[in-house]
Amino acid sequence: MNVPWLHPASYVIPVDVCLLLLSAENFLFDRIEEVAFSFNGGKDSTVLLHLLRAGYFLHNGEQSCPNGNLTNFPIRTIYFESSSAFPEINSFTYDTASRYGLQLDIITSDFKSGLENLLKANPIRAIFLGVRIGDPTAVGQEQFSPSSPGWPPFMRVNPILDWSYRDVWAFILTCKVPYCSLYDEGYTSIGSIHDTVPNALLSMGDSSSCDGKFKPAYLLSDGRLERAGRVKKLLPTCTGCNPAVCNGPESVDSDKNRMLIASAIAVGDEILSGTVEDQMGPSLCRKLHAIGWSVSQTAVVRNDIDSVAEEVERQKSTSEMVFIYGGVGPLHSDVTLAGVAKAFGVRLAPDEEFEEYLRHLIGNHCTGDRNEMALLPEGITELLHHEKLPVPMIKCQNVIILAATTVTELDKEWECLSELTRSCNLLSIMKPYVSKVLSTNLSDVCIKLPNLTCLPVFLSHLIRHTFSRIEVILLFRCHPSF
Ligand SMILES: Cc1cc2nc3c(=O)[nH]c(=O)nc-3n(C[C@H](O)[C@H](O)[C@H](O)COP(=O)(O)O)c2cc1C
Ligand SMILES: Nc1ncnc2c1ncn2[C@@H]1O[C@H](COP(=O)(O)OP(=O)(O)OP(=O)(O)O)[C@@H](O)[C@H]1O
Ligand SMILES: [Mg+2]
Repeated sequence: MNVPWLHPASYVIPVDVCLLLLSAENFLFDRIEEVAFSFNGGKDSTVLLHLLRAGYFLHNGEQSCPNGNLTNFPIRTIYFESSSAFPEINSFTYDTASRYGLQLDIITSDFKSGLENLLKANPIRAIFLGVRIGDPTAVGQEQFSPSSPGWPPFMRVNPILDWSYRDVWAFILTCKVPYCSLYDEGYTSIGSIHDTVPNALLSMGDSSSCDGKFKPAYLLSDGRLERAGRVKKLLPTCTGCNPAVCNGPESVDSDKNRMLIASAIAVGDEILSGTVEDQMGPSLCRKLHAIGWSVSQTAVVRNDIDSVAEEVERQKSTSEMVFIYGGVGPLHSDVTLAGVAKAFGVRLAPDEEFEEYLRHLIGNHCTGDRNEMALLPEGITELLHHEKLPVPMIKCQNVIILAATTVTELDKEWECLSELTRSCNLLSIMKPYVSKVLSTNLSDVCIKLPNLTCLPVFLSHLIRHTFSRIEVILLFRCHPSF
């Protein structure tokens, strides 16, 4: 199947990519030092390599490629090489570089600092990537997307963003271009050796087993399952973070007297500009406090996918439960769900059940084939139904997305959530607490620590000083012995 060399004029270039290449042609090939191509030996970047070769050939015609033999590729090509890459990917990348005359820049640092150094040393303004719409990293991207805030400034160019899995394989097979051998062994999307196995859907034996023989990647019939061979990354031995979060809800039970930690994220440029005051945050904190949770942090972030994703990523690993509100709705600026998806490294995908609820609510008034509000983070979403709510609440692992925009709506959602916690096992970590508040008018000095030393040490952490009065707040699990 693999041929060592192929004339670039014989590639079949889809019309949309032709248009994109032509619109970028002057910039692309006349100011070529300002452009780079990010190549990692994967199938998507392999497709892009051949599209760029073909574009260069079309631009230059036969003159610069005697006999149609294009042996040097003029675009700086960057490869982030990592010790956890598959050896087959590494050797394919190197072989491809020598076969097509790529000027390969090998970067061994992480993506961000590698790109910072690259951009300091070179006048690069645009980087071509083989990102496609189903990739988790594609969330929020378009064909031309500036790099994210906090990243060095460059334009990400994604010519095959709209290609399907099937399109990719149709191109590779029709044009007979060489591809990495792992795809013939059942790998359908390739990450690192730690997080990628052959796709079980291509197994020729027992489908639950990863041993044995697999069919080639191009035989996967449902491209949506392209990433089924991407297994969860194993968590490194965790020292700094919350053990309850690392070990799952069971460990909460083994630590009954520990306060559970929640955090809240408000999404909204209008809060940050001071036009609107966030009243939901304080109300949510009071509600959590009343059921015995400790709120470790509240944050307000911009309506921007990366800002939401960064905050969710941070808080989901340090809190048992994260509540996020704002930025949920039909507007272009409503990006909370996309941010949550990005934080979990999954894509947004249509959720038929949720779509059905929305259809009941708004009828068929949405434009386009699908209701975009029914796109939810794939594989991690649970819908929390309650008869008093017109649409279910959305829970993505330990992140609850609240649709409320006012305190009254929040009260209602909270009431439903509390009722659900009683009946629904999934929310068992939100078990109710009994909260007892003892007040005294004694001064600070009278009540000082000697009187309290008989109480368990943890109680002393819960003493709240308020002016001349001390409130001792005792928090117990459901069956306190008091
Ligand atoms: C050339 C290049 C540019 C990137 N630019 C961004 C960026 O602007 N923002 C961002 O969040 N990640 C950026 N990334 C990181 C990717 O989104 C993603 O984390 C990386 O490709 C690993 O994907 P994987 O985990 O699916 O293998 C960039 C990566 C590369 C190679
Ligand atoms: N280590 C890397 N070095 C250079 N570019 C990279 C690297 N990892 C990812 N990229 C860029 O990001 C794009 C998307 O990566 P992704 O893993 O989704 O696609 P792929 O590797 O080309 O194909 P596959 O989905 O089969 O793994 C790549 O096409 C490439 O442009
Ligand atoms: Mg890959």
